[in-house]
Amino acid sequence: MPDTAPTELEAPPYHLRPLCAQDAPALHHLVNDWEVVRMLSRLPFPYPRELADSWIASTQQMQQKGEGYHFAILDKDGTFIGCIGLGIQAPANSARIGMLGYWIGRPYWGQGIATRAAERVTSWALAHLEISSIRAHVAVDNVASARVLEHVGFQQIGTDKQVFASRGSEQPMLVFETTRHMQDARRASASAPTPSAPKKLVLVSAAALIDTQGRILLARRPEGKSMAGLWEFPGGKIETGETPEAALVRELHEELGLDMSRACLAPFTFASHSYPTFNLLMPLYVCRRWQGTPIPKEGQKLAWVAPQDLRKYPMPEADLPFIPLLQTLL
Ligand SMILES: Nc1nc2c([nH]c(=O)n2[C@H]2C[C@H](O)[C@@H](COP(=O)(O)OP(=O)(O)OP(=O)(O)O)O2)c(=O)[nH]1
Ligand SMILES: [Mg+2]
Repeated sequence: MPDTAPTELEAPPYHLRPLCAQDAPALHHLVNDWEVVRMLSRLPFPYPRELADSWIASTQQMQQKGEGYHFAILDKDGTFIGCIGLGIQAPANSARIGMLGYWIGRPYWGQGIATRAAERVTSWALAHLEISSIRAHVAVDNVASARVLEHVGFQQIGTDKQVFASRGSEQPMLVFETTRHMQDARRASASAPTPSAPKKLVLVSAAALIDTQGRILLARRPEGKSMAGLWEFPGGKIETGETPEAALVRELHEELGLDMSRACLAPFTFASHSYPTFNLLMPLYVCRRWQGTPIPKEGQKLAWVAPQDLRKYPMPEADLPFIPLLQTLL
């Protein structure tokens, strides 16, 4: 389900793209620097030139398998200035998480490049990789890197120890984490800094569209929206003066290009959930008849999901009680 196609990301004025074999000389030149390597747990010093080739090849394999996503950071002239990447950890019985790592060549320090790149990769990864959180381990003496993570909305959640190949000894580490809720709250406070305002009640109408095989349509919230990357029931906010049914007919047209009559919407249940920044009240309608084929009009990914597979799709917390009810219905 996660996207495995090679991705290029803009983080103006920087450009991130998958590492390629031609990056090896520039990568080696910048990383074979004690001040850089001493902060990276797995890299030896001196850093052999061949290791650059094998590392780049391994990042390409990780990407093909959906196990890791590593990018070259380039400036606006295409000059190689560092690396950033995420490895995916998928423990058997718990949620997938991304492990973030990055380094910037010493000539480019102090310009906010790591912050810009980490912000971009964090937003992209939460929206596309079906991970519940992103973590990063930072050596206790790597103050600059800890500051980058704090700027990007990470919080320290614990400590750890790791053997550093470069230093030949075990080093104390700080463990940082960010989640969708933390990123959404950070964005909300940047646009409207009123932390003590009472939570608003947000009214949303949503639909479980059911096809002839009894599968349900889910849409993955696109990057840029709150809760990006989670699978939801199509729908949206009820505007002033609208009925929930009219709002849903409008939203299903805007988001999926579908035409349907209000008469095809059967009230099924509702969600009432308190999120960190708002309270949600959301009627869920069931709908089996519409005109047209759903088209993702807002860059969202769509999936027709059998009821028994609903739990494989990470959903907003408010939606979780719907799953057993839909499984019983279908
Ligand atoms: N559509 C939908 N929204 C959900 C679900 N579960 C859930 O918590 N929500 C939350 C996410 C959002 O905070 C809110 C719906 O907002 P939305 O982003 O879909 O609203 P909208 O379509 O009107 O989009 P926008 O114009 O505000 O960007 O409800 C769900 O299953 N479907
Ligand atoms: Mg919507």
